[in-house]
Amino acid sequence: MPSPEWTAPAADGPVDAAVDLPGSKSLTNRFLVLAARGGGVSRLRSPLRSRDTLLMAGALRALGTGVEDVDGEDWLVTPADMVGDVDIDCGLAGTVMRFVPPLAAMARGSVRFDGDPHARTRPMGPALEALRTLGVAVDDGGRGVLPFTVAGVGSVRGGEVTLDASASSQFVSALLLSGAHYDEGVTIRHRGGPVPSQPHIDMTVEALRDAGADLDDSVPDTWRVEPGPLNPLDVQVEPDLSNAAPFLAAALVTGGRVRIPGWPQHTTQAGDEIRDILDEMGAEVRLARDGLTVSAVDGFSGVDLDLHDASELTPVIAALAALADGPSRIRGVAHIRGHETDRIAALARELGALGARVTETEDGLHITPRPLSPATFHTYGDHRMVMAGAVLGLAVPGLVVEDPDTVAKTLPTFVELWSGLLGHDGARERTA
Ligand SMILES: O=C(O)C1=C[C@@H](OP(=O)(O)O)[C@@H](O)[C@H](O)C1
Ligand SMILES: C=C(OP(=O)(O)O)C(=O)O
Repeated sequence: MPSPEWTAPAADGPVDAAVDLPGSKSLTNRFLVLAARGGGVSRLRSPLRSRDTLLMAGALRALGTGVEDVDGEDWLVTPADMVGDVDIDCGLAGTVMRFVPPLAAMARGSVRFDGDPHARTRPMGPALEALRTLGVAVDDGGRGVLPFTVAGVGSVRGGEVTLDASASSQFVSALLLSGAHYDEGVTIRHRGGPVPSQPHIDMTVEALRDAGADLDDSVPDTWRVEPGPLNPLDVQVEPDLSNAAPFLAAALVTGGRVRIPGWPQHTTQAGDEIRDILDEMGAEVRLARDGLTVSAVDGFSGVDLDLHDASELTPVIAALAALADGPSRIRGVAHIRGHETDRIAALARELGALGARVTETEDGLHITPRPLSPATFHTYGDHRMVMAGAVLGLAVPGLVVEDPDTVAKTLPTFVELWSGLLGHDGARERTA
């Protein structure tokens, strides 16, 4: 059921706020998967609790892993032998539909995967074919998408596999996260167009090495994980830097200043690229011990950006581009047509409906700002479209964001945080 519409609040002056953001989806879901097969009980400190991470925790629990709330904030994860004859709901989470099958392949019995209607269109084929090559029986009815069944026999042979990961870096991350538990480990070779979202693969590699894995990524497009046990984790989850993007964008749109406490000095999160992007648009960007502060200087310019590595940022950057002082070009993100929705088409349609001049290219968007008028901003079950709509609403009074609760995929408290940023009461602005 779609949630009520939300009239996104327009800014009545420059914002000046600090926003405490919950943990990273990508880190939380990697830590959960690693902890499920670690050599003892793991503690995840301040993990993200959102639809995608609760679905991941639910998937692990279904497979027999203990995931327990402790001290109101943390998760204790207790590994156990994986059980089969279970159903896994992937929702619309790429991390669940890609990371869990290689893990579930070690269960004893069938593990059935399905998800939201749109999840059944997200690319899975190369990931399922790779599992077959590594010795796992997978029944997808020949479709290469959800729903499918993995027939676990308690262990996986592993070995060498060549796959095309140009549709999603998650195909590589998924095999790496479970590969150390396969009899022969795993060697993955990518053949095809460039793999997107390299920072997300770096995140997988770093998380695995921190857990004690012996991993070689020294040859381009090739990764090798040796078989061996992984250590239990005790990890603090960083704030989600991609979810910081709309809040930082608000500083530019309103001519104000926004600080995100806890911004890591070192991170593998792709969202860290927002610092360079906003700097290029003309913002003052300062990373210090008290966090990241972005301040508007004097308007903000359009940009020519290749977002292949940080494609999660596209919807918010496209929204900013529609409000910038000049035209922008976003390139290198053909694969986001396979994200929560076809993001290139959705952004072209919705920005165009507000009055921006937008050309959709095969791998991105050309956006020329023009005066915008309020309309309903459709969100297609995509959390980042809600965030983009909120950024636009700052400058377009009366803009209505459809189905704002879809933002719960990664940030259930978005509307409240947004209202806090503007000094408003979130509940007041909802319409039934
Ligand atoms: O591994 C991950 O946590 C992710 C990898 C990226 O996927 P793609 O490579 O499919 O873009 C990213 O866009 C997604 O939001 C999260
Ligand atoms: C592409 C995204 O998510 P997923 O992990 O479902 O691929 C995203 O969060 O922007």
